[in-house]
Amino acid sequence: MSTQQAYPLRLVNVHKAFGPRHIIQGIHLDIAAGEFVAIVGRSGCGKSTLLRLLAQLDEVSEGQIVSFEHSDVERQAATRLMFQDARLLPWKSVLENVGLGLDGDWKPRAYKALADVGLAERAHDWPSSLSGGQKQRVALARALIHQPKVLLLDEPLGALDALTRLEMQQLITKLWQQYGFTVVLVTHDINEAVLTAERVVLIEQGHVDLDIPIRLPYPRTQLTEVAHIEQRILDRILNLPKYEVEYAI
Ligand SMILES: Nc1ncnc2c1ncn2[C@@H]1O[C@H](COP(=O)(O)OP(=O)(O)OP(=O)(O)O)[C@@H](O)[C@H]1O
Repeated sequence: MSTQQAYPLRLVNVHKAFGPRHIIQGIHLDIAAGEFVAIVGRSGCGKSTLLRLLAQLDEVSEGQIVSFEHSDVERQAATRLMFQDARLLPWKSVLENVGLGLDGDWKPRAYKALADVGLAERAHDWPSSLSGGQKQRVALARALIHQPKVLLLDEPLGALDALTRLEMQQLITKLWQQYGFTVVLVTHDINEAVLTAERVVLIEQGHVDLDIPIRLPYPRTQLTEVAHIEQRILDRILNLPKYEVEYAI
């Protein structure tokens, strides 16, 4: 699998309404080629909606999403999505799930994708024999085999236990560094956002409320810096800027 050239995405005054409900209300966001961006925010703030717009599964109500080097069709082909649920076909082997929909000599590529996620030895097993974390690795391999330029992750680790989650976070950042694709990760977990992303974007009331670069080396662990950034984002979500708390005392 060769390193793919990533490409940038630009959201220009993007709005999304469902009937009278205006969920996304004028988002401006530039995502650079090869960047790892995490989107966080309260439940229901529109994170998944934003990801669906990026994936072209839904249309913007106003504004536009521009990708500089590709048509909509090419952009769709270069983009892969991963969800909380691995969505594997139970009647197909792990290898067949990875190569789903591919023609020709796909098997060597499927083995390579499985090796990339550390599951080569499970190629001929059934999905039902895998743990939740292993199923998510297969879902990741199923995305990687297409050599995506953009990987959109909608809370993919939400159902995993803490240790498996940490391992998956490290695997995703390792593969991102290795292949250079762009990652947009939607997560409830601010710690996960700060541990993985180069930039954390907080959505509040349909807008970008905070957009902060995380300039920490990888692999990241529970460093004091991580805790500080996490606290800053949480304070913002809870509308508790430090000075207000201090004045209140
Ligand atoms: N197809 C739809 N039709 C109507 N309303 C929708 C539709 N999709 C999403 N919504 C609404 O838009 C709002 C934002 O939903 P979305 O799933 O994007 O939020 P989220 O931030 O990802 O939430 P969570 O963190 O709980 O997953 C919610 O109130 C939801 O009910």
